[in-house]
Parts: sequence; structure tokens; C-alpha cells
Amino acid sequence: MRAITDDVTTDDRPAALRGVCAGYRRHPVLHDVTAEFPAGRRTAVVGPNGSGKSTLLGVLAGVLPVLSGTVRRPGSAGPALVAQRTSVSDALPLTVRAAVEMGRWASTGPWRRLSKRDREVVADCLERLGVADLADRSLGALSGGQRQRALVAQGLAQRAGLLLLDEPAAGLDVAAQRYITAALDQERSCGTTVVQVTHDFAEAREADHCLVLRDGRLLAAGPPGDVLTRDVLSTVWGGVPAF
Ligand SMILES: Nc1ncnc2c1ncn2[C@@H]1O[C@H](COP(=O)(O)OP(=O)(O)OP(=O)(O)O)[C@@H](O)[C@H]1O
Repeated sequence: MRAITDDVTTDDRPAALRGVCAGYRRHPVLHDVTAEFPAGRRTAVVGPNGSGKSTLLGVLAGVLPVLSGTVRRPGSAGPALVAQRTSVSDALPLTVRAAVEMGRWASTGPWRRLSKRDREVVADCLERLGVADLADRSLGALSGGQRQRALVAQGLAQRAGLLLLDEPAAGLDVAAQRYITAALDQERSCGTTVVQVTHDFAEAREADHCLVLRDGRLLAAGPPGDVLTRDVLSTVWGGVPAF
């Protein structure tokens, strides 16, 4: 897949999509999506399976080209994208430390020798996600939850102004979820714009801003308390139990 260059603007305004249509070969997924991602805040993207959440994240990350519309990203550095752990092969011959060090490539360039500062950033990210003691283990040999924490550590190591995460806490135990929530809160308090896809309404309610997707269209956007109403939940998910 090619990175988008021609239809992207980067400046200091919040990340945004304007009239974006995007998808895969002969399979349009996002239809005329216009949305903003408030700077220095956490945005939750929710919606049923197949509604286009990961596609939206891919467009924002620049790994998926738009068919029409524009993407605006803040700053000149690229965003950090933390994919779902299932998208990483078990056979990848990488230690946890090497995987997190790759996060520094965004600023050093690939295969460059890491500076002392880079190594400090890597050590800090391993520590914050509670995977420092796993640093010399192979990424493919970790449990799903351990691997997910390592991938989030890799995302943090990029020190990007825009951090995108696809279901970072899905299927994790409470301790692993807390590591991730604490790390994301810390990022937000440092001014990072965080965008996370989630199926967890409680997690979405903790965000500052929420987007609801249905069938590739933006159905609602705003503060989670205003957006995740009973009406929206029953329209989108066909009536979910009270929570
Ligand atoms: N690589 C791909 N090639 C072709 N179609 C794809 C590809 N990835 C996703 N799709 C299709 O795009 C649509 C939206 O998928 P997407 O993964 O964005 O949804 P999602 O909301 O993230 O779903 P989920 O909650 O199940 O993760 C689906 O119909 C899916 O089958």
C-alpha cells in the first residue's frame, strides 16, 4: 500500500478528515466522512464490526489512500499507528526491545544507531507499559496481552504528536488495561492527540471526544456523554443492554 502524499495537508490545526471516501479495491468503505480530532485530547472511535473504524484509522495514519476528500494531520512528523496485535506475525524474529527501538526509526531513520537519548526513550516506554522484564524475549513468543503492551510501547517510542491505536486494550486483563490506560492518559497530558478504536463503551466514555461510525458513515460526534445516548446505541447496535 502506498502512503498518501498528494491529498494530505499538514499544519498546526487539529487532525481532520473532510469529505473522505476510502476503501479497498472495488470495496468502498468510508463515505463522505468529515470529522475533527481535537488536539491534545483523546478521541474514541466506536461502531459495530465492519463499520469502518480501522479503515478510518488507516486513512488518518496515511497507510490507506483516500478515493476523494482530504486528510489534515498536525505537524510535519508522521503519526504513530498501533495496529491490532493479531496483525503482527508470530514469526517476526524480533525481541520486544528491538520492536520498541523500531519506534525510534521515525526520527532516526531505519537501521541507524540509536543515541543515548533514543535508548532512554525506549527504556522509558518499556517501563511505562510494564514490559521491561520481557525486553529480551521474542515478540512472537509473548502472550496476546504482553504483545499488545509491547506494540503500544513501540507506538509511544515514536513520540508522535498524533497517536492512533486500534483496539489497544481489547481482550486484555485488568492489569494490562490499566497499563495502557495510564500510558494513554499520560500521553494526553503531554499534549499528544490520541485516537483509539474501541468496542468498550466504558472506555469510550473516558475519552474527551467520541465518533460513532455506522456502515462507513459518521453518525454522531461530540463529547461521549452527549453522543453515546440510548437513542444512538439502539440505532447503531439495535438496542444494547442498559449500562
Ligand atoms: N484489506 C482489506 N481488503 C478488503 N476489504 C477490507 C480490508 N480490510 C477491511 N475490509 C472491509 O472493510 C470493511 C470495514 O472494515 P474495518 O476493518 O474498517 O471495520 P471495523 O469497524 O474496524 O471492524 P471491526 O470492529 O470488526 O474491527 C469491512 O467490510 C471489511 O470486510
